[in-house]
Amino acid sequence: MPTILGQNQYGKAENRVVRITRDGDTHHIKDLNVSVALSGDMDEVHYSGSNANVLPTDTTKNTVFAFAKEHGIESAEQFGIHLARHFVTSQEPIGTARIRIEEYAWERIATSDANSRFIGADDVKHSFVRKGQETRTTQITYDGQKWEVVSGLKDLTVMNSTNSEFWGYAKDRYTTLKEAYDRILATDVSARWRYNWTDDEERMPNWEKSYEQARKHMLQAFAETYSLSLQQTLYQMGSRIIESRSEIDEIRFSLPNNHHFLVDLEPFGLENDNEVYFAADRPYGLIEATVLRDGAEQRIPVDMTNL
Ligand SMILES: O=c1[nH]c(=O)c2[nH]c(=O)[nH]c2[nH]1
Repeated sequence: MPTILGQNQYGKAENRVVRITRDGDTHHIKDLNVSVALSGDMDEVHYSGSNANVLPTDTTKNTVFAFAKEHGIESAEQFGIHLARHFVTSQEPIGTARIRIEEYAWERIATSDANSRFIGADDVKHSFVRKGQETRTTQITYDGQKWEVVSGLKDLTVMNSTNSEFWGYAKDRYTTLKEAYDRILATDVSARWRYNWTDDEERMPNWEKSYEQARKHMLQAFAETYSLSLQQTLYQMGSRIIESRSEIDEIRFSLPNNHHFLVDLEPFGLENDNEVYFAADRPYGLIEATVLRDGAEQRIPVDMTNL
């Protein structure tokens, strides 16, 4: 034979596992991207197509999700060690397992004092914002007389691990979605808001403060809304900004619904009590709308939020 097989490995890459641990009302998130690569006595599958030594990549994926349930995720290292040991010790032909893990960090959203008096401080315990800075944006237009300032942000990733439902929707012969009474609600916020300041240079808004406050109100509304749909949450986020910031008259959102599907662990004899999720990246629902101060004109273009 003029050719021989060199180094080879196989496995399932980028298993997006989200593990929620409930400590009473306080939820903890572990959000990982786990890639499995196995190698060993795999000559035959390459040379002849015999799969006798091949543990399916599908099984390696299932193992990641099942281990998240059975053993929890204390740390990425502990989780990776556990997986690697499992593959090498349980499958004779597998000599080496390489587990790569990316971990995405989340911080808790602090809710507003005013609201936590009504709903109780407990409600802050399941709302998170992804660590790392969002991108702040602005667009200034000046025609020699009037100014138009539209500012905003993109890639502000947030998650509620409970207090989200979706049911009672229209159904047709293609509808298979199951009604959800306790789901994860997660999105990457893109928002643009228009300032009502047009000309008086003496009474210019404090742009830095306005940004900080708009961001804060948006996050708090996300955390404090008991959501029946992402559309409803969007409207609450927008109206909270309009109500608390007199310098802003219009805000437009583009919110992907970052779906988290409950993993079926029943084939492995495991119950999944809203603990282990598969974080899908596409396709995603895309919910977009403008929220206006009553009487204000709608001027932010429909597709501006994606720029
Ligand atoms: O909040 C939601 N809004 C929808 O319009 C929708 N559609 C869907 O399939 N899931 C969801 N979730």
